[in-house]
Amino acid sequence: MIKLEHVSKAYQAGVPALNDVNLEIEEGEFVFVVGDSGSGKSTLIKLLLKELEPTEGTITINNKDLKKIRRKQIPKFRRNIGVVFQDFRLLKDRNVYDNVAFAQKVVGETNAHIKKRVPQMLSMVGLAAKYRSFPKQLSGGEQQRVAIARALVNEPKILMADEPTGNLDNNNAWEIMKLLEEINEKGTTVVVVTHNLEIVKVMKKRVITIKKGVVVSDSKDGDYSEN
Ligand SMILES: Nc1ncnc2c1ncn2[C@@H]1O[C@H](COP(=O)(O)OP(=O)(O)OP(=O)(O)O)[C@@H](O)[C@H]1O
Repeated sequence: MIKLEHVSKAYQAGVPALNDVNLEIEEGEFVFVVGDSGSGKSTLIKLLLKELEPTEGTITINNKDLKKIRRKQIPKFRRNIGVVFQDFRLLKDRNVYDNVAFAQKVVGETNAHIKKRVPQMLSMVGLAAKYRSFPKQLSGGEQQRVAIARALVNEPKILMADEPTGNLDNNNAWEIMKLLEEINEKGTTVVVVTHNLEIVKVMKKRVITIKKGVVVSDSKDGDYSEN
């Protein structure tokens, strides 16, 4: 489903942020990506979203070579990938319902579909009762749930989360990770960049460790490279 072949990215000549990365993620997998600050994790996510172009190598998602996607086709390509970030990135002047509905409006869904779909998504993330609240009236964990509902409302095959628990306390972090696990169990491929090694250890999923732009370990069952 996601394949990187000899992928390198250098922002400046000679200093690769990613260096000859080879990876394959199958449909339905749950994968953690870990590594020190500056190791290249966010660069990897940006390459997968085609926000950046690799300096070398080939990235294939759903059998499509990202190099061959034209600028005009990028919005359609990104519909296949939901994304959540550490800082939630909700629209502050819109309520919970409208934040999720907005993602459907921009892709041209009908009002009838939106009215049916948004409450389903809010129930899935446990926020059905708060659909009228504004982001500032919600806890960090609740805001991240809204962001997850928004990321999934158009039914992408892949969900990418870049430090989704970075702004949350331990309880909320666990709840968000459990929610991501449930989403994965329903069939979505989930890729999570995180610093939270405690959670990574306990969840026993595949873990890809990046160090200075190089994949230094790729293991099952929650093992990661410490150095
Ligand atoms: N826009 C940019 N221009 C130049 N260098 C950059 C740019 N973005 C990232 N880098 C460099 O590329 C390397 C990898 O950065 P990246 O943000 O991918 O790391 P990260 O693993 O996501 O770090 P963190 O955990 O702190 O978010 C770092 O050395 C960083 O300084």
